[in-house]
Amino acid sequence: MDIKQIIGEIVAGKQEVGGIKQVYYVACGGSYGAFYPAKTFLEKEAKDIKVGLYNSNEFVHNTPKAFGENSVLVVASHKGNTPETVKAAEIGKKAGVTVIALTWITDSPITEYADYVLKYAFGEGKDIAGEKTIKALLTAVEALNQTEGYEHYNQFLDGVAKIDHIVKSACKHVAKRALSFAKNHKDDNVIYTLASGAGYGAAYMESICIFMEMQWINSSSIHSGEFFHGPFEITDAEIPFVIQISEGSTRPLDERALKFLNRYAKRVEVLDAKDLGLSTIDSSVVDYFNHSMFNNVYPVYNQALAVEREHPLTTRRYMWKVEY
Ligand SMILES: O=P(O)(O)OC[C@H]1O[C@](O)(CO)[C@@H](O)[C@@H]1O
Repeated sequence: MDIKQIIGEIVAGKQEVGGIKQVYYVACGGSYGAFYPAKTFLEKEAKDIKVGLYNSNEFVHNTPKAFGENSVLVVASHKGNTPETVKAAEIGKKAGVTVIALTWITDSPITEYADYVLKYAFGEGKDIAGEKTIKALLTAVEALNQTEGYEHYNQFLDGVAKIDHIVKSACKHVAKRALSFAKNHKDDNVIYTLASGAGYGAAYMESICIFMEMQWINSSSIHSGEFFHGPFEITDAEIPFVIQISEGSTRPLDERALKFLNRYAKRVEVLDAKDLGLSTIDSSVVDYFNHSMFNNVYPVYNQALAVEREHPLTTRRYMWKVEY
Protein backbone atom coordinates (compact mmCIF):
# COMPACT_ATOMS: atom_id res chain seq x y z
CA MET A 1 0.00 0.00 0.00
CA ASP A 2 1.38 3.46 -0.80
CA ILE A 3 1.21 6.43 1.58
CA LYS A 4 -1.85 7.92 -0.12
CA GLN A 5 -3.74 4.64 0.34
CA ILE A 6 -2.54 4.21 3.94
CA ILE A 7 -3.74 7.67 4.91
CA GLY A 8 -6.98 7.06 2.99
CA GLU A 9 -7.60 3.93 5.03
CA ILE A 10 -6.82 5.76 8.30
CA VAL A 11 -9.09 8.68 7.39
CA ALA A 12 -11.94 6.28 6.55
CA GLY A 13 -11.36 4.30 9.76
CA LYS A 14 -11.54 7.40 11.93
CA GLN A 15 -14.60 8.91 10.27
CA GLU A 16 -16.99 7.78 12.98
CA VAL A 17 -14.87 9.18 15.81
CA GLY A 18 -14.34 12.58 14.21
CA GLY A 19 -11.33 12.00 11.94
CA ILE A 20 -7.62 12.79 12.29
CA LYS A 21 -7.08 15.67 14.70
CA GLN A 22 -3.43 15.22 15.66
CA VAL A 23 -0.34 13.75 14.02
CA TYR A 24 2.61 12.97 16.30
CA TYR A 25 6.09 12.43 14.89
CA VAL A 26 8.28 10.59 17.38
CA ALA A 27 11.91 9.48 16.99
CA CYS A 28 15.50 10.02 18.18
CA GLY A 29 18.60 11.63 16.68
CA GLY A 30 18.77 11.49 12.91
CA SER A 31 15.27 10.06 12.66
CA TYR A 32 13.97 12.90 14.83
CA GLY A 33 15.69 15.46 12.55
CA ALA A 34 14.19 13.81 9.47
CA PHE A 35 10.69 14.59 10.81
CA TYR A 36 11.34 18.32 10.97
CA PRO A 37 9.89 19.14 7.51
CA ALA A 38 6.71 17.14 8.25
CA LYS A 39 6.27 19.04 11.51
CA THR A 40 6.80 22.44 9.93
CA PHE A 41 4.52 21.52 7.04
CA LEU A 42 1.51 20.76 9.24
CA GLU A 43 2.27 23.63 11.60
CA LYS A 44 2.04 26.08 8.74
CA GLU A 45 -0.39 24.55 6.27
CA ALA A 46 -3.02 22.92 8.51
CA LYS A 47 -5.86 24.87 10.10
CA ASP A 48 -7.36 22.06 12.16
CA ILE A 49 -4.86 19.21 12.40
CA LYS A 50 -2.39 19.68 15.24
CA VAL A 51 1.14 18.34 14.95
CA GLY A 52 3.73 17.34 17.52
CA LEU A 53 7.40 16.42 17.10
CA TYR A 54 8.86 14.58 20.05
CA ASN A 55 12.05 12.90 21.10
CA SER A 56 10.86 9.34 21.80
CA ASN A 57 11.78 9.27 25.46
CA GLU A 58 10.07 12.59 26.05
CA PHE A 59 6.97 11.21 24.38
CA VAL A 60 7.13 8.11 26.60
CA HIS A 61 7.49 10.14 29.82
CA ASN A 62 5.46 13.18 28.87
CA THR A 63 2.73 11.83 26.58
CA PRO A 64 0.42 14.60 25.37
CA LYS A 65 -3.13 14.52 26.80
CA ALA A 66 -4.64 14.76 23.29
CA PHE A 67 -3.00 11.49 22.22
CA GLY A 68 -5.87 9.10 21.52
CA GLU A 69 -8.42 7.88 18.99
CA ASN A 70 -8.09 10.95 16.79
CA SER A 71 -4.31 10.70 16.66
CA VAL A 72 -1.88 9.17 14.20
CA LEU A 73 1.53 8.26 15.60
CA VAL A 74 4.39 8.22 13.09
CA VAL A 75 7.58 6.73 14.51
CA ALA A 76 10.92 6.34 12.77
CA SER A 77 13.90 4.20 13.63
CA HIS A 78 16.54 3.32 11.10
CA LYS A 79 17.34 -0.09 12.51
CA GLY A 80 13.96 -0.30 14.21
CA ASN A 81 15.45 -1.14 17.59
CA THR A 82 16.06 2.12 19.47
CA PRO A 83 14.42 1.15 22.78
CA GLU A 84 12.66 4.43 23.53
CA THR A 85 11.23 4.65 20.01
CA VAL A 86 10.02 1.05 20.19
CA LYS A 87 8.46 1.92 23.56
CA ALA A 88 6.68 4.95 22.07
CA ALA A 89 5.23 2.73 19.33
CA GLU A 90 4.14 0.22 21.97
CA ILE A 91 2.37 2.97 23.93
CA GLY A 92 0.57 3.98 20.75
CA LYS A 93 -0.45 0.47 19.86
CA LYS A 94 -1.71 -0.26 23.39
CA ALA A 95 -3.71 2.98 23.41
CA GLY A 96 -5.40 1.96 20.16
CA VAL A 97 -3.75 4.78 18.22
CA THR A 98 -2.89 4.16 14.56
CA VAL A 99 0.88 3.66 14.32
CA ILE A 100 2.94 4.15 11.15
CA ALA A 101 6.58 3.01 11.46
CA LEU A 102 9.28 4.23 9.12
CA THR A 103 12.25 1.91 9.21
CA TRP A 104 14.95 0.50 7.00
CA ILE A 105 14.66 -2.95 8.53
CA THR A 106 11.16 -4.22 8.04
CA ASP A 107 11.35 -7.15 10.46
CA SER A 108 12.80 -5.05 13.29
CA PRO A 109 11.25 -4.82 16.82
CA ILE A 110 9.40 -1.57 16.10
CA THR A 111 7.27 -3.21 13.40
CA GLU A 112 5.56 -5.39 16.03
CA TYR A 113 3.66 -2.29 17.20
CA ALA A 114 2.98 -0.78 13.78
CA ASP A 115 -0.27 -0.85 11.86
CA TYR A 116 1.64 0.23 8.78
CA VAL A 117 5.35 -0.22 8.04
CA LEU A 118 7.08 2.05 5.53
CA LYS A 119 10.55 1.13 4.31
CA TYR A 120 12.55 4.00 2.89
CA ALA A 121 15.47 4.39 0.51
CA PHE A 122 18.92 4.56 2.09
CA GLY A 123 22.56 4.28 1.05
CA GLU A 124 24.71 5.04 -1.98
CA GLY A 125 22.71 6.16 -5.03
CA LYS A 126 19.37 6.10 -3.19
CA ASP A 127 16.35 7.83 -4.67
CA ILE A 128 16.07 11.04 -2.62
CA ALA A 129 12.29 11.03 -3.16
CA GLY A 130 12.13 7.66 -1.40
CA GLU A 131 14.02 8.79 1.69
CA LYS A 132 12.64 8.86 5.23
CA THR A 133 12.23 12.66 5.15
CA ILE A 134 10.07 12.71 2.03
CA LYS A 135 8.06 9.67 3.13
CA ALA A 136 7.35 11.36 6.47
CA LEU A 137 6.44 14.57 4.65
CA LEU A 138 4.05 12.63 2.44
CA THR A 139 2.23 11.32 5.52
CA ALA A 140 1.69 14.96 6.51
CA VAL A 141 0.73 16.12 3.01
CA GLU A 142 -1.73 13.25 2.52
CA ALA A 143 -3.22 13.72 6.00
CA LEU A 144 -3.88 17.37 5.17
CA ASN A 145 -5.05 16.85 1.61
CA GLN A 146 -7.44 14.06 2.53
CA THR A 147 -9.02 16.01 5.39
CA GLU A 148 -8.88 19.80 5.07
CA GLY A 149 -7.51 19.77 1.52
CA TYR A 150 -4.15 21.19 0.40
CA GLU A 151 -4.18 23.72 -2.39
CA HIS A 152 -0.57 23.10 -3.42
CA TYR A 153 -0.83 19.31 -3.49
CA ASN A 154 0.09 19.04 -7.20
CA GLN A 155 3.01 21.44 -6.84
CA PHE A 156 4.22 19.36 -3.90
CA LEU A 157 4.11 16.13 -5.93
CA ASP A 158 5.94 17.92 -8.72
CA GLY A 159 8.64 18.84 -6.18
CA VAL A 160 8.89 15.19 -5.13
CA ALA A 161 9.37 14.23 -8.77
CA LYS A 162 12.18 16.78 -9.18
CA ILE A 163 14.10 16.45 -5.90
CA ASP A 164 16.29 13.46 -6.76
CA HIS A 165 17.85 15.10 -9.81
CA ILE A 166 18.28 18.47 -8.07
CA VAL A 167 20.01 16.98 -5.04
CA LYS A 168 22.30 14.72 -7.05
CA SER A 169 23.46 17.68 -9.17
CA ALA A 170 24.01 19.74 -6.01
CA CYS A 171 26.18 17.00 -4.52
CA LYS A 172 28.43 17.08 -7.61
CA HIS A 173 28.51 20.87 -7.43
CA VAL A 174 29.92 20.95 -3.86
CA ALA A 175 32.50 18.17 -4.29
CA LYS A 176 35.52 20.50 -4.64
CA ARG A 177 34.32 22.88 -1.94
CA ALA A 178 33.86 19.96 0.43
CA LEU A 179 37.50 18.93 0.00
CA SER A 180 38.74 22.46 0.86
CA PHE A 181 36.35 22.60 3.81
CA ALA A 182 37.76 19.33 5.11
CA LYS A 183 41.34 20.56 4.80
CA ASN A 184 40.52 23.89 6.46
CA HIS A 185 38.57 22.37 9.33
CA LYS A 186 40.42 19.16 10.09
CA ASP A 187 41.95 20.54 13.27
CA ASP A 188 38.95 22.47 14.54
CA ASN A 189 37.40 21.43 17.81
CA VAL A 190 34.17 23.33 17.26
CA ILE A 191 31.93 23.98 14.23
CA TYR A 192 28.50 25.61 14.50
CA THR A 193 25.62 25.14 12.10
CA LEU A 194 23.03 27.82 11.35
CA ALA A 195 19.64 27.37 9.71
CA SER A 196 15.96 28.21 9.83
CA GLY A 197 12.58 26.95 8.64
CA ALA A 198 11.78 23.44 7.48
CA GLY A 199 15.45 22.76 6.74
CA TYR A 200 16.54 23.39 10.33
CA GLY A 201 16.42 19.63 11.04
CA ALA A 202 19.33 19.12 8.63
CA ALA A 203 21.50 21.56 10.61
CA TYR A 204 20.45 19.85 13.84
CA MET A 205 21.42 16.44 12.42
CA GLU A 206 24.74 17.74 11.12
CA SER A 207 25.57 19.09 14.57
CA ILE A 208 24.46 16.21 16.75
CA CYS A 209 24.86 13.15 14.50
CA ILE A 210 27.89 14.12 12.44
CA PHE A 211 30.09 16.71 14.14
CA MET A 212 29.42 15.45 17.66
CA GLU A 213 28.58 11.76 17.25
CA MET A 214 30.69 10.77 14.27
CA GLN A 215 33.59 13.25 14.44
CA TRP A 216 33.71 14.19 18.15
CA ILE A 217 33.80 17.89 17.25
CA ASN A 218 31.92 20.28 19.54
CA SER A 219 28.89 21.76 17.85
CA SER A 220 25.48 23.29 18.23
CA SER A 221 22.82 24.03 15.64
CA ILE A 222 21.79 27.66 15.95
CA HIS A 223 18.50 28.93 14.58
CA SER A 224 19.30 31.85 12.24
CA GLY A 225 16.61 33.96 13.91
CA GLU A 226 17.92 33.13 17.38
CA PHE A 227 21.52 33.89 16.39
CA PHE A 228 21.03 37.55 17.31
CA HIS A 229 19.66 36.70 20.72
CA GLY A 230 22.81 35.33 22.28
CA PRO A 231 24.95 33.12 20.02
CA PHE A 232 26.31 35.93 17.85
CA GLU A 233 28.43 37.07 20.78
CA ILE A 234 30.85 34.18 20.13
CA THR A 235 31.51 35.35 16.56
CA ASP A 236 35.11 36.15 15.68
CA ALA A 237 37.63 35.49 12.93
CA GLU A 238 38.52 32.05 14.27
CA ILE A 239 35.11 30.48 14.96
CA PRO A 240 33.82 28.29 12.11
CA PHE A 241 30.20 28.29 10.95
CA VAL A 242 28.29 26.34 8.34
CA ILE A 243 25.22 28.31 7.33
CA GLN A 244 22.27 27.00 5.34
CA ILE A 245 20.67 29.72 3.23
CA SER A 246 17.27 28.25 2.63
CA GLU A 247 14.98 28.79 -0.32
CA GLY A 248 11.48 29.91 0.64
CA SER A 249 9.82 31.90 3.39
CA THR A 250 12.58 31.96 6.00
CA ARG A 251 15.41 32.92 3.63
CA PRO A 252 15.52 36.51 5.01
CA LEU A 253 16.43 35.11 8.45
CA ASP A 254 19.39 33.20 7.00
CA GLU A 255 20.49 36.16 4.87
CA ARG A 256 20.44 38.44 7.91
CA ALA A 257 22.70 36.03 9.83
CA LEU A 258 25.01 35.70 6.81
CA LYS A 259 25.27 39.47 6.46
CA PHE A 260 26.46 39.67 10.04
CA LEU A 261 28.90 36.77 9.60
CA ASN A 262 30.32 38.32 6.44
CA ARG A 263 31.17 41.38 8.50
CA TYR A 264 32.57 39.82 11.68
CA ALA A 265 33.54 36.20 10.93
CA LYS A 266 36.10 34.79 8.52
CA ARG A 267 35.47 31.07 8.46
CA VAL A 268 31.97 30.66 7.07
CA GLU A 269 30.85 27.84 4.77
CA VAL A 270 27.74 28.92 2.88
CA LEU A 271 25.32 26.33 1.55
CA ASP A 272 22.81 28.27 -0.51
CA ALA A 273 19.80 26.27 -1.67
CA LYS A 274 19.20 28.76 -4.50
CA ASP A 275 22.75 28.32 -5.87
CA LEU A 276 22.35 24.59 -5.47
CA GLY A 277 19.30 24.51 -7.74
CA LEU A 278 16.34 24.20 -5.37
CA SER A 279 14.50 27.15 -6.95
CA THR A 280 13.24 24.99 -9.81
CA ILE A 281 10.69 23.67 -7.31
CA ASP A 282 7.53 25.80 -7.11
CA SER A 283 7.78 28.61 -4.55
CA SER A 284 4.52 27.51 -2.88
CA VAL A 285 6.15 24.29 -1.64
CA VAL A 286 9.92 24.84 -1.91
CA ASP A 287 10.35 25.37 1.86
CA TYR A 288 9.70 21.71 2.54
CA PHE A 289 12.46 20.48 0.22
CA ASN A 290 15.33 22.38 1.86
CA HIS A 291 15.95 19.55 4.30
CA SER A 292 16.43 16.97 1.53
CA MET A 293 18.86 19.30 -0.21
CA PHE A 294 21.04 20.16 2.78
CA ASN A 295 20.86 16.77 4.44
CA ASN A 296 22.20 15.12 1.28
CA VAL A 297 24.83 17.74 0.48
CA TYR A 298 26.32 17.45 3.98
CA PRO A 299 27.47 13.84 3.44
CA VAL A 300 29.81 15.04 0.67
CA TYR A 301 31.46 17.27 3.28
CA ASN A 302 31.28 14.59 5.96
CA GLN A 303 33.09 11.96 3.89
CA ALA A 304 35.85 14.43 3.05
CA LEU A 305 36.15 15.55 6.68
CA ALA A 306 36.33 11.97 7.95
CA VAL A 307 39.14 11.17 5.49
CA GLU A 308 41.09 14.34 6.26
CA ARG A 309 40.75 13.81 10.02
CA GLU A 310 41.40 10.05 9.75
CA HIS A 311 38.30 9.57 11.86
CA PRO A 312 35.86 7.19 10.13
CA LEU A 313 32.19 8.14 10.41
CA THR A 314 31.51 4.73 11.96
CA THR A 315 33.75 5.29 15.01
CA ARG A 316 31.92 5.40 18.36
CA ARG A 317 33.14 5.15 21.92
CA TYR A 318 29.80 4.84 23.76
CA MET A 319 26.98 4.40 21.24
CA TRP A 320 25.86 0.76 21.11
CA LYS A 321 28.97 -0.15 23.17
CA VAL A 322 28.11 0.66 26.79
CA GLU A 323 24.90 0.80 28.82
CA TYR A 324 23.03 4.09 28.48
O1 LIG B 1 16.37 4.88 15.94
P1 LIG B 1 17.40 5.06 14.85
O2 LIG B 1 16.90 5.86 13.71
O3 LIG B 1 17.95 3.71 14.42
O4 LIG B 1 18.57 5.92 15.45
C1 LIG B 1 19.60 5.36 16.20
C2 LIG B 1 20.77 6.31 16.23
O5 LIG B 1 21.11 6.71 14.90
C3 LIG B 1 21.41 8.10 14.89
O6 LIG B 1 20.32 8.77 14.34
C4 LIG B 1 22.62 8.35 14.03
O7 LIG B 1 23.65 7.47 14.39
C5 LIG B 1 21.56 8.47 16.34
O8 LIG B 1 21.33 9.82 16.54
C6 LIG B 1 20.58 7.55 17.03
O9 LIG B 1 20.89 7.33 18.38
